[in-house]
Amino acid sequence: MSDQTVASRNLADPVARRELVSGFDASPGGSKPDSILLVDKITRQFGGMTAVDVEHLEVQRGLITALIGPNGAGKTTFFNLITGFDRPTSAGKGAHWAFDGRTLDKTSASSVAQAGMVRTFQLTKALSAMTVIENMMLGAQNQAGENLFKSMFRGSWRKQEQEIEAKADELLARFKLYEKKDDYAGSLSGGQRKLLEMARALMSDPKMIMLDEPMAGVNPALTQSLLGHIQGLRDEGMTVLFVEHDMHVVRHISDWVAVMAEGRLVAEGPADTVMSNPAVIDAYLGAHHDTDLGDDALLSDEAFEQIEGEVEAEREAEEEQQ
Ligand SMILES: Nc1ncnc2c1ncn2[C@@H]1O[C@H](COP(=O)(O)OP(=O)(O)OP(=O)(O)O)[C@@H](O)[C@H]1O
Repeated sequence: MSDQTVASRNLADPVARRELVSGFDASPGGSKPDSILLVDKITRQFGGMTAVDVEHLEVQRGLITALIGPNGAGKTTFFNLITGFDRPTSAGKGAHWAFDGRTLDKTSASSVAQAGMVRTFQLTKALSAMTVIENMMLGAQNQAGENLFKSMFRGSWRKQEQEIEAKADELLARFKLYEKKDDYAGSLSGGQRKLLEMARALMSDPKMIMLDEPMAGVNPALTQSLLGHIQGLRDEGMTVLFVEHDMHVVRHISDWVAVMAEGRLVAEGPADTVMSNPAVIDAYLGAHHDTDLGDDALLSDEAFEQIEGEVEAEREAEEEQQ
């Protein structure tokens, strides 16, 4: 499949997306027809412990890719490494990664953002003490960068600030936060915070948005709206890479899923295929037994029989006591 063919597909169409991913190489680290992110040989050790050891990973442009894995698998560390917030132990020893054709090996976090790869951040104490609009204006810093500095000298600072604020207003309206513009970010609900984190990241016009647990702490009423926003970004042509623990969410919105366990990439594929992959089930069950992989079909007949047996035994024990 040529890049041209990939580029001409309308990825807002689910049928076109399914057709596209059906042609992907589903082995861990498999190549993609139009990779926006390419990662090679990234390792990160903390003391003697290897937190990340990713040999190769490609992320397809224009799709929603989920990065999943049990607790401690290295997902957040991996996000930190590729966005320049941490440095690989393998830096200078084979580590290489590139975004949209631009090598990022020695790039600072702000340059990574300027290249178009932007991650969301949870609201820190300091950001919570700022208003919603102030948070948005901060999000624009990456975009303006040097230009903002230059414009201050050219005297066009005020005009640029007005443009940025107009953009912030537009995004706040889109995310239904406009009424909250002058409220402290700390006063927002869990779901509204997630919306603000996303809106702030969009201030810098990213090509790829990276979301770390976008659904954590979101009440059911806002879940649907958040999912809709994430899908909407993809439908407009943005690439989305997200880390999420809720497997129902992963199944619902991901076009492609990459799985990490013990620092390594262990599986890739469409959600349904990946979550029935024995290596993935083993990785989760090995880490914690109570994980809901989002599919009741994974419960085997034996498992059902065992549960039924336990319930029956409990009932009998209760009856005996009476
Ligand atoms: N700064 C650090 N110092 C020492 N060890 C660390 C540090 N950061 C992460 N680790 C360790 O690296 C491993 C990977 O952690 P990481 O947070 O990346 O995993 P994760 O997949 O994001 O987990 P979770 O899903 O629980 O957030 C863990 O064993 C963690 O304890």
